Amino acid sequence: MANPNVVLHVADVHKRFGGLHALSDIDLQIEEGKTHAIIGPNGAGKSTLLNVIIGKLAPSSGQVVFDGNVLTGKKPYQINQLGIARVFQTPEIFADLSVLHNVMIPALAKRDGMFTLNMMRSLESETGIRAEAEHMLEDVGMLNRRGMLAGSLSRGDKRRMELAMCLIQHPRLLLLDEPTAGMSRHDTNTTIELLKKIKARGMTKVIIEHDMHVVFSLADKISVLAQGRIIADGTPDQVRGNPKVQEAYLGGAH
Ligand SMILES: Nc1ncnc2c1ncn2[C@@H]1O[C@H](COP(=O)(O)OP(=O)(O)OP(=O)(O)O)[C@@H](O)[C@H]1O
Repeated sequence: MANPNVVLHVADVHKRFGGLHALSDIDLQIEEGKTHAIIGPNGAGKSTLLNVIIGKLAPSSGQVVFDGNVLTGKKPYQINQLGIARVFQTPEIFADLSVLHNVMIPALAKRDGMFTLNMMRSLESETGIRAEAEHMLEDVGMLNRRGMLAGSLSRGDKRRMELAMCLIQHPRLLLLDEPTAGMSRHDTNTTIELLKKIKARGMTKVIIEHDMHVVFSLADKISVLAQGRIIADGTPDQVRGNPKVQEAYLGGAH
């Protein structure tokens, strides 16, 4: 019987690039309110899987269902409108706009259905969204940087700003692609605390991450990909103790 707590179901997904099977037989169920990590060695298929979920890549077969809606065949912005937001490995920001305006834009785009140039003109008059953006910046510890140009921020701050850009959309599902990539240990720990805070509010998250400290600090469930297949999934303890995983990925280090 279908699990009523499942909010995202990747059902029997395959993805081929020519002769390469980047994803095979992927069946993944993400439960509401949980943080689900996807780990695996380089080239395992993690980014491909994320791109299939967000509609950047079409699966060769299978489908993705979110909250009763079949996502497969929909455009990335339509999937975003259904309540899925994502934080990229390399933040996608407006470098020449202030931090505050960067955070306001996704809220305007969500409200108005798409991004338009008129939005740029109306940024100053949108006092409600401005107040909300300031609240989100406070949440991620960046209110004092609201007037800075986004392009001048450090890498860690760009990623925090991007998180605020996602949170202001109030997504039901947040996808994080290596949220701590390139961060110092201090910034990584700050980000872990921030993600724990978001989790406490019940937001469902899928996180792709290489840093095992991050994964084991945050995940309720872990799926391990290797050569395009899920070779193990379970709680962090189950995965940690799985000899197949140690062989394929962790190298016995944990
Ligand atoms: N657009 C593409 N065209 C052809 N092959 C691709 C394409 N995108 C990914 N691949 C291949 O698919 C496989 C899975 O790649 P993917 O980037 O999903 O792995 P990954 O687990 O995210 O790796 P990493 O941890 O290094 O980012 C790799 O062999 C990769 O070379």
